Amino acid sequence: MELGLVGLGKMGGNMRERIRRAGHTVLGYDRNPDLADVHSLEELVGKLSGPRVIWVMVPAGEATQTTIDQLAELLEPGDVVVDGGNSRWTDDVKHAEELAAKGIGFVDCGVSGGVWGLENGYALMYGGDKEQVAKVQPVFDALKPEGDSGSVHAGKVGAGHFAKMVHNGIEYAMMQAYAEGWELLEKVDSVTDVREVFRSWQEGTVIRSWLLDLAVNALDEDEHLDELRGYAQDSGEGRWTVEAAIDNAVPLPAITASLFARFASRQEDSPQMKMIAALRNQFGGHAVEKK
Ligand SMILES: NC(=O)c1ccc[n+]([C@@H]2O[C@H](COP(=O)([O-])OP(=O)(O)OC[C@H]3O[C@@H](n4cnc5c(N)ncnc54)[C@H](O)[C@@H]3O)[C@@H](O)[C@H]2O)c1
Ligand SMILES: O=C(O)[C@H](O)[C@@H](O)[C@H](O)[C@H](O)COP(=O)(O)O
Repeated sequence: MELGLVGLGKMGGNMRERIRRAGHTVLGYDRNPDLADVHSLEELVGKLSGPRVIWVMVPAGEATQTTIDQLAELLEPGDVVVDGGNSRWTDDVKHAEELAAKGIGFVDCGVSGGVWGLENGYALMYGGDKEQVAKVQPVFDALKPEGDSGSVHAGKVGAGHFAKMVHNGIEYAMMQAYAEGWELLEKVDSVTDVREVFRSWQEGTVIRSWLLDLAVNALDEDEHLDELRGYAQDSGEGRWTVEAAIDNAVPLPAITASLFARFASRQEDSPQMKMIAALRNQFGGHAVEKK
């Protein structure tokens, strides 16, 4: 089949390659002309025969919104748009309604696998009507990992990104747990080779996982992570998971703590710990450290 792919960065570029390897035709557009097969969205839409399938793989938020707005003007009834970026699931309903007003279908798809997806395949969680999903199925089949699992029609529009959001919340908490265990092992004198402890855990243990494998890769590159600053960004999924937990009154202590740990990582000094130090000093005369 033919696919139009918008956004050819770390994800879209490799996805184009994987879909082509499966024998499909992919035309890619990116605002960076060095990456693109065509020079504009208009050209992309014009070169595809209908019913068209257009996969959007650009940053969530404004870039995705602008692209969907433009596609709503360019596409025809019967075409379908897939949003494969890490969009907030609440945006999906809005995008589906905007496109449905023009007779254009919409499928939201959470994609996992990062830069390893070209070789390993991409895990896919999608939401939307069966009729729209069916139009995209050959692309899902090309992208997904080999084997029976790794892709799911999670439910109606928004369900794909909701599932991906929860996946990323779990990702935050798992990474935090490995990171805390690593710091404690590094702290004590009795453990002399932390990297080898991590490596040994890759086989036979209850906590073996791909994230653990990646931790071992990172320690092989930089045994004590001396080259890195302890600073971690977040791109939204963790926050949305915590917001959804609040909306549904579901307790998520581990995921919430792992999100807040990232916020703490961005502070040179802790304003709240200054207050705690000041209060301990006020009520108990406990010593404080001054700048
Ligand atoms: N990197 C990952 O591990 C990963 C995994 C799953 C999902 N995602 C999601 O996939 C999407 C893409 O991520 P990425 O890592 O490839 O980002 P990236 O920054 O590497 O690539 C984004 C590409 O989109 C292009 N672009 C931006 N705005 C555009 C526009 N209006 N029109 C056309 N092209 C535009 C940029 O030029 C760039 O090439 C994001 O929504 C991201 O959250 C990323
Ligand atoms: O499953 C995946 O492939 C990752 O989760 C992927 O989606 C990406 O690396 C996150 O966007 C990072 O998210 P943070 O920037 O919030 O850590």
